Amino acid sequence: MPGTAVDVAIEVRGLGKCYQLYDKPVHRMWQSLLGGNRRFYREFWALREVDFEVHRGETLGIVGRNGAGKSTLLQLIAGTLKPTEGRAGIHGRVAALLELGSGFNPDFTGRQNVYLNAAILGLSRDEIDARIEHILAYAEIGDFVDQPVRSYSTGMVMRLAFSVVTHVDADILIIDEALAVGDAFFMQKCMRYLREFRKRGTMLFVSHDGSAVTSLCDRAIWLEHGRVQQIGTARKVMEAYIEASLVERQHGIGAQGHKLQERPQPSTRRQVDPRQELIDRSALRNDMKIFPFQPEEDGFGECKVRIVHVSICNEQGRDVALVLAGECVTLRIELIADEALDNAITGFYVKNRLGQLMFGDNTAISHGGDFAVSAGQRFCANFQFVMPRLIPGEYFVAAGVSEGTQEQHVVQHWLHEALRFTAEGGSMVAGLIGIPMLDIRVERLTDDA
Ligand SMILES: Nc1ncnc2c1ncn2[C@@H]1O[C@H](COP(=O)(O)OP(=O)(O)OP(=O)(O)O)[C@@H](O)[C@H]1O
Repeated sequence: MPGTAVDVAIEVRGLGKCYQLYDKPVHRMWQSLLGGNRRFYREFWALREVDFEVHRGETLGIVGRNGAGKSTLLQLIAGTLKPTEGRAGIHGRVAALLELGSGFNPDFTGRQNVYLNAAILGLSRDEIDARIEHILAYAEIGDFVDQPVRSYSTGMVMRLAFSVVTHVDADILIIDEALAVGDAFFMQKCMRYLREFRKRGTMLFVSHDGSAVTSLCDRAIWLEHGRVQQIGTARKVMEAYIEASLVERQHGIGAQGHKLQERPQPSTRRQVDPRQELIDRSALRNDMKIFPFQPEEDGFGECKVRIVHVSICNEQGRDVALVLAGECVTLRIELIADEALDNAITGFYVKNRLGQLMFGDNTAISHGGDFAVSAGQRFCANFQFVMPRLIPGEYFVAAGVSEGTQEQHVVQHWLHEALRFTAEGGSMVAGLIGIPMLDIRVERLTDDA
């Protein structure tokens, strides 16, 4: 029964945070000396009259533009900030990833900080002893574990903080997505963890990114100037939020300058969108920079067959480093069989920086469950498609090979991040991918009035 103490993980009632703003430093001194009934400051409510609850097992997203009060809300709930009015109650073991490195002492080493933070988050000394090596390994900071944290890059601090959060058996996670900057590979790892966590725990997730909220969250809150503008299902709230943002942005499209790169060989391009020429000569051109195949992990699977190379090729079959949206390309996955297989199915999908799947395919249908390979054989799978338009940002291609059928198979080799590419420019304002149009026309159905 929602609303009972048992089912409620986070309860926020009439929550507000007010800051006193002084126009000049001296006003602060006057306030403390002469204060009394006189005010030398202006009040600024960063958050006011916020009411909601999060049920156990629910993931709630918080969206809103810069300065809307999202971080303030998280800090009040996590208890790192004191409210001016109202209260925020938490029922469960909470772990928060807020301001970068906020829980770290810069003079302590990574290892010492793990002990400090894990203890604050409720682990006993014995529990930390048992987990410390896992925590440090998960953070992937190598020999830096015994260096003071002040010598870490922001990416390393973030890795260590995230690693602690994932190892403290929290049942409520509070995550500020804006912190997940830096290493895109680690970001993928974080998102995989968060997707797993939401199956068993409660999560509060702040994001600027609407698609992240729709894909990760059950419900969402939209904050505007410190107040709740809307609360409801993630889809409904995001629709309203995006609509409002679009109205605001409609005059800005194409206004910003965009540095054009040299286009690839014209012959490698098959035009499908009638606007392509126009788009390519404008700020709306959407370039994808493809990085070489250098997976950071060995991947997983039985490994009777292994992926040895993944690339994006032009129509001449050559690996390319730059692709334009609308161009016809081939994603090529090369493999080697260490043992014979009755049927190998090779596939891929493209995912964004949050790990959301954009599109993908496999060879199951095209090869009718009949692609046997012998030991020692090399083979490749080619997927030819028209590159869609993509929102600027970082993308990954996951590649995999399985033995069996579409329904029942054993993964032989899977690389979560086989290939990395970035998208720049473009005209996308909403949605995850833009499909190049084959034809666009408007027609008058009646004569002039
Ligand atoms: N210590 C402070 N003193 C005065 N104003 C503050 C203080 N901390 C935050 N604010 C103000 O409170 C408002 C809400 O800030 P908050 O950081 O919560 O917004 P946000 O939605 O998280 O923004 P962003 O998306 O940019 O991180 C902002 O206008 C900010 O300038």
